Amino acid sequence: MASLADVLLSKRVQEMVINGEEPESLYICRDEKEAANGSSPLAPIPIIDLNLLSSSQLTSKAEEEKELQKLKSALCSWGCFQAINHGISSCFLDEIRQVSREFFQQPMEEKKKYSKGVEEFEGYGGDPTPEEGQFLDWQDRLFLTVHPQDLRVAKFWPQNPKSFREVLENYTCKMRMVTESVSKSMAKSLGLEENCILDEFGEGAALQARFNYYPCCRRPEIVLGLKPHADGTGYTIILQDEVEGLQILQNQHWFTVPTLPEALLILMGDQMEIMTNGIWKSPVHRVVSHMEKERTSIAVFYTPQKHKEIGPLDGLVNEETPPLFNKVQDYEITHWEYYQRGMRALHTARV
Ligand SMILES: O=C(O)CCC(=O)C(=O)O
Ligand SMILES: [Fe+2]
Repeated sequence: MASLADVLLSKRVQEMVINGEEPESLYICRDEKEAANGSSPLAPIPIIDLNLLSSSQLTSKAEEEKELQKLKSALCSWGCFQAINHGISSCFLDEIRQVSREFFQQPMEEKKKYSKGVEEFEGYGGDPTPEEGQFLDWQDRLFLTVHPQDLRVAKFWPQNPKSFREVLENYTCKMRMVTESVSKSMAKSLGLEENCILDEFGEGAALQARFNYYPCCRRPEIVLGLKPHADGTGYTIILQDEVEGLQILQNQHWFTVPTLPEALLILMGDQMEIMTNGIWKSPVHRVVSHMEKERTSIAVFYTPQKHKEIGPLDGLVNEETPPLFNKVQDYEITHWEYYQRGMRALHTARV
């Protein structure tokens, strides 16, 4: 049997679909019974109006306080929320969705100009090879570091579609604004000084964009677009298209995340669970495939500055609530080592 790396190198999932192939065994990760085991109801994930939380707006204190409470409780129960009025126009969200879709619609030889090595993150392809015994995801993706600028690898930034680079550059600026306002609001909702989360991430906090393309699949019930995982980030900002597929695990049940065209889903990663001393959980999520519908999403990973030590925030630990986590550094590396074995890494940070 071919190795995982050989399969990843030989062709993209999109090519298998174009060739009308059935998923090969290394992609088969569940049996039909699991898929048939009831539908996944829509998750009632709270919608937070960031406009009500922005200091430049003439919102009454009472209104702001109410929205902050809603934000806090969304993160306590779901580990994520849908952000609206985030300052990015619907028209621009459609534009980045469109260039992303156009990138994947191009002929394979065009996309392969940006191919990554099997063990690398950056570039076009599948995830780096997992350990033997793990399964492959029914998806192709393009992964690019977008901030800080000196960490960008220009050769992986597509030249086609023509507007791709400019749109991504613009989206990066918007993501920096969103992380600033969301981090401040999250701190305030916990009764902390508004800059404390931003300071914990550090001036050189990184943003990485992952353009996910989930082709349709003849046998959607036996594959997954993305296997169950929690993110190793601080937090992740997800832009979905109109096709459902992302699911969140709660009380051992999968719930489907609704698609809202104007919203950004802000989802906690393990490092926010550490910073909040476990008050907010980093939710386990996965993506299912469809027989006839393809799906795209853009996930932007927001991660503390390289080599910066992070840990439970000062304002959240005291004698009554002692730290549950140790300080960690470059946690995403440990997270990745476990991810490749199909495991979570959070326990490695526990006291
Ligand atoms: O496609 C999605 O909606 C989620 C993607 C995701 O979870 C990830 O890229 O880590
Ligand atoms: Fe994720």
